[in-house]
Amino acid sequence: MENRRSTRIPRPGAALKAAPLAPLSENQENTAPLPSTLQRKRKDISPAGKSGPLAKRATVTSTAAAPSGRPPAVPVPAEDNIWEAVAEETGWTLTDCLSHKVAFAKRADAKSKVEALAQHVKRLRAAGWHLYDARERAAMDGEAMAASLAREEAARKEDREAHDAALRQVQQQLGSLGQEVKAREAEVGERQAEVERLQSELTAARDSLREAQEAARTAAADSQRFKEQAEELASQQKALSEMQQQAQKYNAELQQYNSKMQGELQAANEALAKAQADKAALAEECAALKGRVTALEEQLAAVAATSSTTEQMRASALEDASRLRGEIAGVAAERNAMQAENVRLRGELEAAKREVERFRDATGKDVGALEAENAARNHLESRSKAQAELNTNLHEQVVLLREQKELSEARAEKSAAEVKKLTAKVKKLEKELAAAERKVSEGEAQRRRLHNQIQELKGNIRVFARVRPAKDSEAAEAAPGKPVVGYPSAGDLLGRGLELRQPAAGGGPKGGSSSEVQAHTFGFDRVFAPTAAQGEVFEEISQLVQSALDGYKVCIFAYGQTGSGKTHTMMGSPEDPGMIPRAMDQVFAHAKELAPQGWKYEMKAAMLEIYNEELRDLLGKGPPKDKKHAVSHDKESTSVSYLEYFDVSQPERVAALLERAMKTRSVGATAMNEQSSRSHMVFILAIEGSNEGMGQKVKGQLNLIDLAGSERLSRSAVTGDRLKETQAINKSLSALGDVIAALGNKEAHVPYRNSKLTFLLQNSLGGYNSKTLMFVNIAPGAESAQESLCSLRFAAKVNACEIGTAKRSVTTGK
Ligand SMILES: Nc1ncnc2c1ncn2[C@@H]1O[C@H](COP(=O)(O)OP(=O)(O)OP(=O)(O)O)[C@@H](O)[C@H]1O
Repeated sequence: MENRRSTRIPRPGAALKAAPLAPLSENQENTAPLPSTLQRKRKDISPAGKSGPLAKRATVTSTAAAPSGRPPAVPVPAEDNIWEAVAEETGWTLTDCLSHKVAFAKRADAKSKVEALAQHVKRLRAAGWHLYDARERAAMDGEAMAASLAREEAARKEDREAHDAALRQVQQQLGSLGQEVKAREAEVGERQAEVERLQSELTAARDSLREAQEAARTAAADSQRFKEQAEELASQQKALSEMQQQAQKYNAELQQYNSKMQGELQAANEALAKAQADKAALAEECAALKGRVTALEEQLAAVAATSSTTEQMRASALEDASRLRGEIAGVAAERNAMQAENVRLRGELEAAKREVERFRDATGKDVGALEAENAARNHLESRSKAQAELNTNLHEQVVLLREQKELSEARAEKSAAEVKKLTAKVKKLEKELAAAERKVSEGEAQRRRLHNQIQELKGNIRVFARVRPAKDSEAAEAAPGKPVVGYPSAGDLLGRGLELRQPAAGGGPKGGSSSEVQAHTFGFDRVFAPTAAQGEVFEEISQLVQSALDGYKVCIFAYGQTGSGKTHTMMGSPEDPGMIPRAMDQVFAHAKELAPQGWKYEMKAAMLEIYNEELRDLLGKGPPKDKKHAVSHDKESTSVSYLEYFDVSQPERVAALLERAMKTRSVGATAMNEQSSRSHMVFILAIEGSNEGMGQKVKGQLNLIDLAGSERLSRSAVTGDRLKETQAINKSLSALGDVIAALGNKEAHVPYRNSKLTFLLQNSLGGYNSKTLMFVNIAPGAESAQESLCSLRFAAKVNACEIGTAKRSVTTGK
């Protein structure tokens, strides 16, 4: 029977429809109702049933023949032999009657003794008849029951055959679905490899784009710097050119003035030289004439001194004298002429001097001034020379600057060409980047589609089993050499199968030496042995976690008896974090990966616990006095009044929040666990993503739940408040089972309101965009085998449920 139910029950879930989920408390397990038909039968054959058909028949038909094979007919008792009358009269039970000893009074006479004895004999006969009648009824009922059981067995056989046929068909379907899933997974793998390749290409392209942009930026900065230098040089050059022009103009003016002055000076010098030469010639002539006059006067004096000596000589001297006089007159005339000439020359000299004076007046300068002019001219010339030198220097500088400018322009041109080239390269890379990003987006969209197809094929509710390592105090063997938990590897149970071995009644390691065990095999979506690390477990749920970013409501909860490892699985420890911290890390990492594609995410987290059917905020202040948290739903979302949400856009905040929540959560010690969680803890991460480029908005939610441990009241032996606590836990877990069963059976009414837990998770469990995963945690000890069996049966039923096809919550358009 277990073997048949344990293999994965087909999605159409015919079996499930027939049987609502069994509640998990021992009470319910121990008081399993009989089939209604049997209950009815039991009522009919009640020995005390006064109105039973046989009783009636017995009073009416006094001589009914016994059916063949029965004891011979017995006389029908008289009316007063009827036991009911006796019982009514005496108030005795049959045993009272049979064990009654007749006692007589000391002085009783024989008659009264006989009457008393007769009375008792009558009562004994009535009892005898009653017993006979009961035996008859029991025989008939036994036959009827046997026939009914045979009918039921036949019907059950038919059911079983039909079910086996359906199972075979479903197994075939499962086989082909499995292949399809494998093919899809392979396709997803390829796509992911493609996406990874594209992403690495994208990264490389981005790197080279960054480098190119860096180079372009440097080149542009250089170019800008050169341009600025060139502009500065150009303005310097312009100023210098202007200065040079002014200097040249001034120089030309000076040169003009200089040459004019030189011309005038030369003319004056020439006139002066001529006048001085004339003056010198006149002075020489004058001196020569004076010498001749002196020589003649000396000759005259010599002649006059010698008069006595010869008249002839005197005559001749007179003749000579007259001739000399003539000559002197001639010389005097000549001298006069020369004097006149001299006067004239003097006049001319005076005129020349006057001319010079006039010239001086005209020029306003005398010779000294001319010399000063000359000196000034020389100074000007030297300045002009210096200016010319400066000009030359400036010219050289200008040439240098021109060269520099040309160099800068050439470099700027080169840089501009490089910038142009780089811009073209950047544009090309941007195009490639855009194409790569488009491809990545397409790849991402396809990944989402395929991922969700796979999820749909796998069903929106999935079950993973996880067995924790055995503790020293636990007996991990059901019988010598037979561990309590085994992992079948045959067929498709590899990695998915779990066999629970229970010691047979009276046997087992603590119950005696028997090696008899009872084995129950189950199949789930995945089974994790004690050696499985947290990371390995998370890998299996990571895709589901990712769905929350794609706009789904994802609900992951851990179910199992107290101490089976739920908190370890969901929360873990700082050294070995569980699913909640890992899910947060993945959500943040994936949000970061999607950022280059234009996705922006806002994330808010809240944590609450449900303790004794009351909600409590584990992070916030809680409601004001006299108020309580209340859960309400609209079409898509659930809200809890007074529940505080915290912004967790910074991943570092999450660890602190989780730590705070764990400190606030209600815990206590149970017989099975020192630190037992006495409440259901719900971690809610609300995610809102938007992509302006694509005009899309998504709204997802991640609910991660560490349920309180189920526990058998008899085993935990609790009383008082702890009993109330345990009853509340069991009641809400049972309500969770009912909700999942109703969803699986597609019932019109789903009893969400039966517990706070199911009411809170209404949208996440049965919403149109929800995906659910359940961990069933198992303790491997032989002492826990019975609870483990209950948990596994519950999980197998959950696994058989099919809850719609989830749709993600996306809005498009701006
Ligand atoms: N996979 C595992 N590897 C190592 N230790 C584990 C594992 N699972 C559980 N444990 C240890 O077992 C003990 C009980 O586990 P845990 O508290 O998680 O159980 P629980 O199901 O949450 O119990 P409760 O319902 O009472 O809160 C803890 O000490 C935990 O560290």
